[in-house]
This record gives sequence, C-alpha cells and structure tokens, in this order.
Amino acid sequence: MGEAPAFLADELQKGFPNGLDLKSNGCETSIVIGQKTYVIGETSDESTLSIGVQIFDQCSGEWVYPTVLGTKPKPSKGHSAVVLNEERILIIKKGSNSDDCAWFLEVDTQYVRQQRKILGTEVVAWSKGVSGNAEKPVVISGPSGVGKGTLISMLMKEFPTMFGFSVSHTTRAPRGMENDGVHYHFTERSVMEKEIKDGKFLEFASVHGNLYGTSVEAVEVVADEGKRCILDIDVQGARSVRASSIEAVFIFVSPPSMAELEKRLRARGTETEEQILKRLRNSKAEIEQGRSSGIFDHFLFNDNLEECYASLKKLLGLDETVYTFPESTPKTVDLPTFRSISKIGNKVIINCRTPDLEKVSKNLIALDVSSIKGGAPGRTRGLDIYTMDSLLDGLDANNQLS
Ligand SMILES: Nc1ncnc2c1ncn2[C@@H]1O[C@H](COP(=O)(O)OP(=O)(O)OP(=O)(O)O)[C@@H](O)[C@H]1O
Ligand SMILES: Nc1nc2c(ncn2[C@@H]2O[C@H](COP(=O)(O)O)[C@@H](O)[C@H]2O)c(=O)[nH]1
Repeated sequence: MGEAPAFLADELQKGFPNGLDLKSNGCETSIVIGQKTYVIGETSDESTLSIGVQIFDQCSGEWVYPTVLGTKPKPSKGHSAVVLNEERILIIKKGSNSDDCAWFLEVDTQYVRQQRKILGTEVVAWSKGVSGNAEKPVVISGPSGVGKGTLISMLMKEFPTMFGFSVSHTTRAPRGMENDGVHYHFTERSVMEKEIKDGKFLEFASVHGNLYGTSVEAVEVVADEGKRCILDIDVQGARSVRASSIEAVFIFVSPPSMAELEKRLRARGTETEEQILKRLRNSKAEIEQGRSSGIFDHFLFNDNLEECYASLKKLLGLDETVYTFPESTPKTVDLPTFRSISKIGNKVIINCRTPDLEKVSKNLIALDVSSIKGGAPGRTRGLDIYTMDSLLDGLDANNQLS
C-alpha cells in the first residue's frame, strides 16, 4: 500500500527544498520497490493540474525526475497505490467510475527498460487499465496501388460492428475525397516529429517522401469500441509493429504483375506522374521485403478482387455464414471514495462500505489483475472489475461473517 515511510512523510510536509514540486496536500502516495521510492502526487505544470512522479534513489540518496511516458491520468480526489510486482504499481483513483479508476504506473516493464536504454534517462510510463480484451489487430501491407484500401473498405462495409480502421497520421496533402480524421490525420511535419519524440507513436516511417505513422491512440480507440483494429501500413511500419509488444496478424498483398500495378495506380488518378514513378520504384523493394522478411503470416494475391476478398475473409475466420459478434462492453461499476484497499494474490479488494446500523452497504469491489495484457504506451487490457455482493450476504451490521 502507498504508505509513505517516515522520512518521506516528514519531507513531504515540509515541502522539498531540493526542488521537488509535488504538492503536499494529502494526495501523494509513496511506494518502495527495491532501492527506489516512487512518490506519486498532484503537480501543477503550466497552470494545469496533473499527476506527477518523482523517485528517491536510496543508493545515491538523490531525487530523480523521470521521463514520464504514456497517457497520464487526470487528477482526482486522491488515489491509493498498490505494488503489483516489481514491474508496475496499480493506482486506484478515488471518486471515479470503473472506466477511469485503474491506472498502471510501469516502472520496470519491457517497454520501460527499452525506453530507458533509448533515452538514457530514468523512465516510468502510464497505462490506463480497461476491462475486456481486444482481438488481435490486423496489419495489411503491400505496394501502393495493390488494393489494400479497397479490400479494407469492403471489410468495413460488410462488418461495420466488427472492424475499425486505425486512422494514421501523415504529412502528405489530402486527396480530393479525403477527410481529416477519417482517412488520415493530416499533420504538419514539425508537429508530427514532436509527437514521435514524445512517444505518441506505435510506429512511423518515411514513405514515398512523406512521414506516415500510427499513433498509440489510433489503435486503442478502436479496441475501446470493442472492435478489431485494421492497420494499412507499409512494410517498414509492419516491421516496427512486429518488433513491438503488440500481437497482430500480418498480411501482405501482392499484385498480379508490375504492369497491372502501374495500370491501377494510373487509373486511380490521385498522384502526379512523378509520384506514380516514385511509388512504382519503391514497390519493387517493398514486394521483395514483404515476401522475404519473415514479418508476414499470410500472403494474398490481388488479381481478381472478389476472389482476393474471399481469401481475406477466410483467413480472418469470416467465411462462415454465421458468426458471433464480440461481447458487449462489460457493465460499469461505480467506485465512490473508499475506505481501504488490500491485495490478495491477483485480486485487489476495494472496501467502499459504510457501516450502517440497519444494514451493511454492499460495496466491496474486486479488481482481478490475473489476466492483464498489453500496457504502456497503450492501455492495459483484461482487468476484471466486479462487486462482491454475494460474499457480503452473510455479513452482519459490523461487517462480520454471521
Ligand atoms: N483486383 C483489382 N482489380 C482491378 N483494380 C483494382 C483491384 N483492386 C483494387 N483495384 C483498384 O486499384 C486502385 C488502387 O487501389 P487502392 O487505392 O485500394 O490501393 P492501395 O493499396 O490502398 O494503395 P495506397 O497504398 O497507395 O493507398 C483503385 O482504383 C482500386 O479500385
Ligand atoms: N508505416 C506506415 N505506413 C503507412 C501508414 N499509413 C499509410 N501508410 C502507407 O503509406 C503508403 C502510401 O499511402 P497513401 O495513402 O499515401 O497512398 C501505403 O503503402 C500505406 O500502407 C502509417 O501509419 N504507417
């Protein structure tokens, strides 16, 4: 639990002369893992409140300001913290509902270790905890003009509740019929470069002279809707996703011939002559890499469109006439201010009960973390949050088992 050790509690009350700018308003928790004490509390940066993290390294006796990655939780009416293991701390926000109550502060996960190496600084990363699991995303690659977008549109039209498109960012100019936020997030290069630096992208690549990238959020919002995410990205991007912690299905689409590819690109009429030639030049390398890199699980050959679409559906298990819709999002559990939190094995029990002379208010909530998956820079999925009313049926007014 997030009890501050004595030295820390004293220091927090005094306010840190050494520059620690966590506000001492009773909303801090401190957690000791190994030689490090993580202090998590409300901070104000540029007039906005947020939850900050600082680390006291007992070996060096110094405070460290870590690079904080991932999406931070918004401040709440306080929080409690529980160490799950050496890798992550579970933060439970007070006065929130189950959609926003559980956040993970990763302190030594694979992602954090990787980022620590890359950035050369101490790193922690936030990840929001959500109920339910997402199906593996589907990554579709192939040379420009082969028909990826056409196949994806067909899939989305036939199965609108099942699939969602990951809307990429790009620095290229929109085509006539393209809408910002629908086909792409059309972005200034400097803005995109800054966001890449801030760790907001799952993958990015320079493709045909422009920058393209998939933000972490683009994939997560699709999964939040309970849909399977489809990514239309080039081979470099597919390689990055393959190397990440995300489990996905990787499909490469090949054209029947280079001549047919050229014909399709020209017939689409969306590129200048110079751009068409550039895309055709790049497509040779892309096809070679796609076929030989070992990135892809499945290969489609897009000669006849209907046949290719049927093969795509087959490999996604959609060729049956009857299929089941994904389960609806689990119902939410309200999490008012609580009295105590304890960890028993893989369960965190939140006690929100108020003793009542007449009856015991049934408000014991369990948070099962045994099946959590994913994590920073995206969401941590697979949380099971439920009320434990049935266990309370036998309790008397003093919360004792009768
Ligand atoms: N099997 C096919 N036979 C003939 N034309 C096709 C076939 N598949 C797609 N097309 C056409 O080829 C053109 C290019 O297709 P599409 O835009 O889907 O390619 P893409 O792979 O998404 O390209 P990009 O990577 O540049 O976005 C479109 O005009 C589309 O209608
Ligand atoms: N690595 C990524 N590649 C992407 C992404 N979004 C699209 N693409 C690929 O770019 C080319 C060109 O697309 P176009 O829309 O300009 O024709 C194509 O191969 C796409 O697959 C992305 O987010 N990351």
